[in-house]
Amino acid sequence: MRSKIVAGNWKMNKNLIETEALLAELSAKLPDTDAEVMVAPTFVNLVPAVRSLEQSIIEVIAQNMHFAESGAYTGEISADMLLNIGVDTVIIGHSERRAYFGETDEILAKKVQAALENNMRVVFCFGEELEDRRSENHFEVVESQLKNALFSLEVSSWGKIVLAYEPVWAIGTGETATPDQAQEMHAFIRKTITEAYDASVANKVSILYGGSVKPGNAQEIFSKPDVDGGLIGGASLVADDFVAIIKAI
Ligand SMILES: O=C[C@H](O)COP(=O)(O)O
Repeated sequence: MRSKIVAGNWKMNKNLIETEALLAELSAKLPDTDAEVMVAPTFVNLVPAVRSLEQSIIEVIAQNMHFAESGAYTGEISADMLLNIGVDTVIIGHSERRAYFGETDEILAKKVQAALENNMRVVFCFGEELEDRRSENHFEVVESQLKNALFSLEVSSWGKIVLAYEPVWAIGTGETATPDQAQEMHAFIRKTITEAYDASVANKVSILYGGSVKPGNAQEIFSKPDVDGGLIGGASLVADDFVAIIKAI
């Protein structure tokens, strides 16, 4: 059975005081759940977040990391630095990293490799832009993103991979893929992995949907058979909304 996962990506939001307040509210309101719950605060707030969630089921994860072990990479963070503070899951390939920081499939493949070499878990994000969908190229785009970054991995590495399909046109726009569009793409992703590997790899990997998931639409999206949870942006910044989304899974 695949893990159900609800992950909150806080992006560049919440200073230290706000981070502590949101974590305290989340901890107090967290419902009983079989799902894995993750939050990704900004780098400078990872240590206090890990400390404040020591007794909690909520896992603190990172939004990004560099592929090098160490060295002259001003402003960057390595896998070892994350592991050393108790963070062993990292988001890689978010569309904002691709769009604003020039992260190509080649760079992302190196980041995934570095995370796996350090025995970290990866939440790998990918998804098409609006023009890809308009020109009905979305399946090809998604297939090539997966192939370029992940399909040279050993079968054994897939146990450390979580996928997050995020159509770029649905991120922060209030426009979501319909539950049927999400299901259609998630089923396509599983079929693509089956063809590249086999059904047992494809059926074990959790595939999250991301893009304007809110309390009002979460349940219907999560009810789809190939949707194993969500990567939540804006709604994860409001405790009541994030809690409602966790309850929806
Ligand atoms: O990482 C999260 C996604 O970018 C979704 O963001 P959003 O829920 O604000 O659309």
